Amino acid sequence: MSLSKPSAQQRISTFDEFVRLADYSLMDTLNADPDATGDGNDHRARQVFSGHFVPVTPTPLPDPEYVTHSSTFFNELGLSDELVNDPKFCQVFSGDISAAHKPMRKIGWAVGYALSIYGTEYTHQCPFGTGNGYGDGRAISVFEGVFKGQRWEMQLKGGGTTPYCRDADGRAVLRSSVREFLAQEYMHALGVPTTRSLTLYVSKSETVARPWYSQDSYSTDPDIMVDNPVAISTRVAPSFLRVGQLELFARRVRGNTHPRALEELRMIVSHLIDREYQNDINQDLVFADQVVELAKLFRRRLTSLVANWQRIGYCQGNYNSDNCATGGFTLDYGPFGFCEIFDPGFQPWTGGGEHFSFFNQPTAAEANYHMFWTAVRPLLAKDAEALKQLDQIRHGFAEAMQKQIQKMWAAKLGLTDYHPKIVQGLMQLLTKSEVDYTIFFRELSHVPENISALKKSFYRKNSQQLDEQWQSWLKNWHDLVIKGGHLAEISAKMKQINPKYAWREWLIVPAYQQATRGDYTLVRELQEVLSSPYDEQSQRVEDKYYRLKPEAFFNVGGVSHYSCSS
Ligand SMILES: Nc1ncnc2c1ncn2[C@@H]1O[C@H](COP(=O)(O)OP(=O)(O)OP(=O)(O)O)[C@@H](O)[C@H]1O
Ligand SMILES: [Mg+2]
Repeated sequence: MSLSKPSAQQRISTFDEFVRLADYSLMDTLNADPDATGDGNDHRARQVFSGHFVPVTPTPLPDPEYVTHSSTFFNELGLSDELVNDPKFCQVFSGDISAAHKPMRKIGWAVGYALSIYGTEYTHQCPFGTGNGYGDGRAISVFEGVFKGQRWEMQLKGGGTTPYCRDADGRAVLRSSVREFLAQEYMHALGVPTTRSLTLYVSKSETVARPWYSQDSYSTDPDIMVDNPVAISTRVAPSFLRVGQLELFARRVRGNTHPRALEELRMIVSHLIDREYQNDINQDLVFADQVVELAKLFRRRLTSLVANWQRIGYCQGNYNSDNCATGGFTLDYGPFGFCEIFDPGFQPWTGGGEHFSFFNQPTAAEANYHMFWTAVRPLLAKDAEALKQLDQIRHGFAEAMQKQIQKMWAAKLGLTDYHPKIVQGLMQLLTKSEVDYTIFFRELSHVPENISALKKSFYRKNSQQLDEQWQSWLKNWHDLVIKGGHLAEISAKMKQINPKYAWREWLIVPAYQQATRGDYTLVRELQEVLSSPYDEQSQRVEDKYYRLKPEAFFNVGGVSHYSCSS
């Protein structure tokens, strides 16, 4: 019997059809850790000295239960929703890949990476103090394949321990998995590049304890240990290559730790170009020139990404180099949050500090870009001209970032050009008043002439003086907008840039709490609402979701801030 690949029109509805799309570029072109057991049963924390990946199998969830999948993303991949009814599909994506069959493999992989925080290299996070134990501790890729001409990697998060687990349990709890699952698809719906969500399963019998907050606690740090069911969410991306990963190989070159170090660095960078920049970089160019192109394109993607984050109120929270995807998309929804009351210093993660706060993300991104630049430099050591170009690209980061931010502000305000006075004036007023970031810009998208139209976005009544300042700013802005063309068109455009529906943590909390009790209604409702954030949606949805944060949730642990994200 010949196993032909399903045609473009056909939707894949069985696991047997699904596996036929398997195509393993990473495992087939990069180096496996020579010390790995090879059978995938390599689950204990240990040092990894060389190679690009460790073959490892996930640890299945006991008594798995289906929570949800992303219908939107299934559709993009050409998968039918029926696929989730196939027991073998459920088995694999809840962590038991023994059901895999050719051409899919019964083995997955985890990768090592290095860590830099805000441009400073760290090794002490690794239990061995060497950096050789740091990498995917609970993320295991299990599939790589080509769907409708596009290559995707599928990775289980919370799929059990790997050699990089640093003696932790390799698990993710349902709470963080629901958040990551919903956030990825919300980000995509907002038009912001991101890892995607495929499926979410929970165990009906295994729980792990994590530090968390008691009900209505105002504590900064968690004040109790809470048992939460373990879950596996599968996230999907063209690759999961991180800046920290390039750094790991570059550090090995610098330390001359083994004879293949420079070659392994070259291989991983070449693999990155292939996985993330194939359509943009001509791979017939000499390698040094490809690296220069890569630096240019990554800078463009990264600066645009961070401008988008500011546009929609997102704070990554922990923008280390190991959470910075070299494909230029959002990765690792752990300590993230979305700003409700506008605050440039917004940072929901208590461990994150000011340097990773909302408006400091351009600088944090530059620090990550700096580490990327440092990591690829050794590859150009013999090509002075290419090196010079690479250095110029690095030095142009701040200017490129600023341009993207200005472009974003102009678009957010419905203007054709950036007007520094308008934006600065607005920033001052937003900071002086207490304004809901999403509601404000959505109401502004109606292009009102009077400040009263914006009142529903204010948390407090303004003084008369402040109202007058607002009115004067609004008039100046309005005068500029009308110069730009047809108001109805400008308003429609602004509504495609300023979402109506925000991620409001106090509306997410009940969903994961309910899910913990086995009821997934709210999770699915949120999936629905957050999949069309720019649409008006029904009155019922508007009444429930287009609202200021209630007073009762201010400063509450687990809602307004959190210190544990796993
Ligand atoms: N429960 C756990 N067991 C094993 N390793 C863990 C666990 N929690 C976190 N880690 C590892 O600790 C490191 C830092 O954690 P962080 O919260 O940034 O990552 P994460 O959310 O697990 O991963 P990712 O960046 O893959 O989304 C990561 O390398 C991660 O794999
Ligand atoms: Mg991480």
